[in-house]
Amino acid sequence: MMKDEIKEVLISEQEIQDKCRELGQRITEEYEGRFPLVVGVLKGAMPFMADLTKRIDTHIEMDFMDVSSYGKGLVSSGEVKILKDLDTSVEGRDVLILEDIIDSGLTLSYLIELFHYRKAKSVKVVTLLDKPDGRKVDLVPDMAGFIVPDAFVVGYGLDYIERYRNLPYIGVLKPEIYES
Ligand SMILES: O=P(O)(O)OC[C@H]1O[C@H](OP(=O)(O)OP(=O)(O)O)[C@H](O)[C@@H]1O
Ligand code: HPA
Repeated sequence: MMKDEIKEVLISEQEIQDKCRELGQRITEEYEGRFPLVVGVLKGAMPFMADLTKRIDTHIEMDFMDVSSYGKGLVSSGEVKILKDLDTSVEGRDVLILEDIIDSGLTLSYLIELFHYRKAKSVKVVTLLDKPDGRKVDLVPDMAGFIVPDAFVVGYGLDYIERYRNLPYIGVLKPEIYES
C-alpha cells in the first residue's frame, strides 16, 4: 500500500486541519470586507485550498493558476512556465496566493512580480509549508503553516513524479523509492 512507502510522517492530518482553522481565522480578520482574489497554485495547493478556504468566514473569489518550475523529479529547473493563467483580472484586487510549499522561492517570486506588474492592489502569500533552507531567492511568506527541514516531502498535494498527492498527511519517502 502507498502508506508503506512512507519513512516518516512529519505533519499529521489533524495538525494540518488545526492549522487550516487557525490560518482561516487570520485571513478572515485581515480580509473582512475586501473581497480578496484567492489564487491557488496548481496542482500542489489543491488540497490546502479546499481545506483552508472552508475556514475563511468572509467573501472571497477563487481562481487558479498552473505553473511549473520543477522537472519530473526532485530539483527545480529554475524556469517558471505558465500552464494555465487566471480567468480573472488582478488589477486593483487584493490578491492572496495559496501555496503548498515554498522551497527555492522561484515559483512565488515569479508570481508576485507578475501580479504586481498586472497592477494588483496588494499581493500576499500564505503557504502550508515553508522550507527556508531551500531558498535561492529572498522570499518570506506573509503566513506559513509549518517549517519543514531540507528534505523532499510528499503528501497533501505534494508529489514525487506525480504520485503521493493524495496522502492526507506530509511525510518523507523511504530511500528505496527514489532508487527504484
Ligand atoms: O519554491 P519552489 O522551489 O519554486 O517550489 C515550490 C513549487 O514547486 C511545486 O510545484 P511544481 O512546480 O512541482 O508543480 P505542482 O504543484 O503541479 O507539483 C510546489 O507546488 C510549489 O508550487
Ligand atoms: O519537498 C518538496 N516536495 C514536493 N514538491 C516540491 N516542490 C518543491 N519542494 C518540494
